[in-house]
Amino acid sequence: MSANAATPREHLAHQLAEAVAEALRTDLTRQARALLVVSGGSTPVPFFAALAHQELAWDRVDITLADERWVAEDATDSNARLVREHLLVGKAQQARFIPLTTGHSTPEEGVEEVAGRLEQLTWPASVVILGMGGDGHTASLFPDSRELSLALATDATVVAVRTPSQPQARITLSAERLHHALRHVLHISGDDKRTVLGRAMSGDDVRELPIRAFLSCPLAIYWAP
Ligand SMILES: O=C1O[C@H](COP(=O)(O)O)[C@@H](O)[C@H](O)[C@H]1O
Repeated sequence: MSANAATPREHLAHQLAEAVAEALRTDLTRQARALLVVSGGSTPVPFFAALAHQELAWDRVDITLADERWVAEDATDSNARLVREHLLVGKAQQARFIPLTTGHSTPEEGVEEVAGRLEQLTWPASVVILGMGGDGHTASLFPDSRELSLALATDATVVAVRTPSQPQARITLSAERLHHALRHVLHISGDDKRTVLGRAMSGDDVRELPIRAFLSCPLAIYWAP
């Protein structure tokens, strides 16, 4: 591989960016606005960078998150900050971003306001892009979240979650709301996550590996080593 050649993860990120951009373009031919739901964490960074430079009517695109830590928007672990720094740049800076946090001190106090914001958007979303952790969580549907059963079953748009394995309180789109999309993508990398996904595919206990709630969406899997 030459010094300038893309890594497999960068190559995958470009393929995903092209597919998502094409999906948005298609939906924008028949509707005034289109909604893109993205995940946070480290995996999406090269995808955001590639998507930000795609040619499309970004001024008619709304972008929100699958989940968020209840932290200030400028905190280093804020998913909103990640989106602002890596996706809302280049051509994509014309998109409208809808964050999942408010000025309230807890997500329980903020859920109603966030739900109100999200209800204004164009559902079904054009694309929901999920990530996955090594524990099989997706969005903030963690195996040890106290509110996991609620988040899997409720028809509410968002749920405040407290998770013993995680340092911060979080807010997550509910499983039902995450299902409300025309296309679903799982974007992951590394052998460890491939192994977790294999386990998820060979069982059915959603509480053990919450990603199982989305395996039959259908789900397009974008994986690189
Ligand atoms: O906590 C989170 O983790 C997952 C996976 O993140 P990654 O760093 O392993 O890519 C992510 O999908 C989710 O949005 C985020 O809040």
